[in-house]
Amino acid sequence: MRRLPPVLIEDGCSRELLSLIRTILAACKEISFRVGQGALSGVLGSTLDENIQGETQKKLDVLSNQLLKDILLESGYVKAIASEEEDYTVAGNPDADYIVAFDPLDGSSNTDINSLVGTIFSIMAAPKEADPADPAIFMQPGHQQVAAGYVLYGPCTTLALTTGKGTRIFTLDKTHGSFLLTEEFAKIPEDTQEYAINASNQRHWQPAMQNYINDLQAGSTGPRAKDFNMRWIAAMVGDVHRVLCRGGIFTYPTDTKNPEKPYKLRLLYEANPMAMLVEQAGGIAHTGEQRIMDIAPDAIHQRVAVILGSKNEVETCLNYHK
Ligand SMILES: O=P(O)(O)OC[C@H]1O[C@](O)(COP(=O)(O)O)[C@@H](O)[C@@H]1O
Ligand SMILES: [Mg+2]
Ligand SMILES: [Mg+2]
Repeated sequence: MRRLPPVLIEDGCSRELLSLIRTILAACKEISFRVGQGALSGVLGSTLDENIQGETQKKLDVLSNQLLKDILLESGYVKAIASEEEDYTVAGNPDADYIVAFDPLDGSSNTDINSLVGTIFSIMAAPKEADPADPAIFMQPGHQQVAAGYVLYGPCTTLALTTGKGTRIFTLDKTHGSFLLTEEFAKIPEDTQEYAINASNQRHWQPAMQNYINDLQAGSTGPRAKDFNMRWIAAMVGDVHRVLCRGGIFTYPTDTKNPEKPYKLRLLYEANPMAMLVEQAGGIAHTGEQRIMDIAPDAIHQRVAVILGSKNEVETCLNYHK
């Protein structure tokens, strides 16, 4: 099985970008180990702190964030970082060519129940003369990402990664700590009979999403004339991995549950990197109004609606929104 570096070089990845990606993965290997130790490593449970988004931080959120932040800033490969667990961006090496936005631990509500969690990252070019402390350097649309990926900490540790030449899947060989290529190119089937949404929010959705989901649930007795199955892992990294592996539609739509927060998922370090991975695997990633990677960000922790997955099924869902 082929190791990550030669595969990325083959995909035209520069030595520097490869070094940056390997730096991120070094931290993810440590997170994988800590997650795997569970209660034995004292990392379960919550802290008493909240992040800027008003979410109580899990100990693993804080630990994963610290591991990634330290290794990236010490590496000298980043001009600045943005993280779900950092209220503001953090300046790095002013001469570096890249900036990284990351969700150090996705699926935090799963940490204490031994369920799927992951790390999501988005790499963009750093504007040359810009001040590393200026958060505006992160206000780039997703189609400007130079690389995106996630590491899923499950029964095995898997990496989905793209540098714009297709989406590759690697598995961590824990015997010697290397990521080995296990899926040459992920290809999302265009059609599916599997959907993922948090159905407990149904009464808060817009009518278009209500109608779309009602017709899925009506199955072969309804206008879709086929049965659909539902899955919800409550970790975007897990639900998107399933979509990359066997297709499906994953959505966290806008809702009226909390008028101040009509969206759940964050653009810079959840929606954009997942959108690049999905599009590079032949799928679609949309908000219901526009392609996710065309959005011009205006805030570090900005949230958006997400509808992504199998091309024909997402298009059908979007037709309900027209
Ligand atoms: O609690 P809900 O409504 O099921 O939301 C689950 C969603 O929230 C998230 O856990 C948010 O991400 P974080 O865990 O990184 O905050 C997503 O991974 C997941 O898709
Ligand atoms: Mg997340
Ligand atoms: Mg998180």
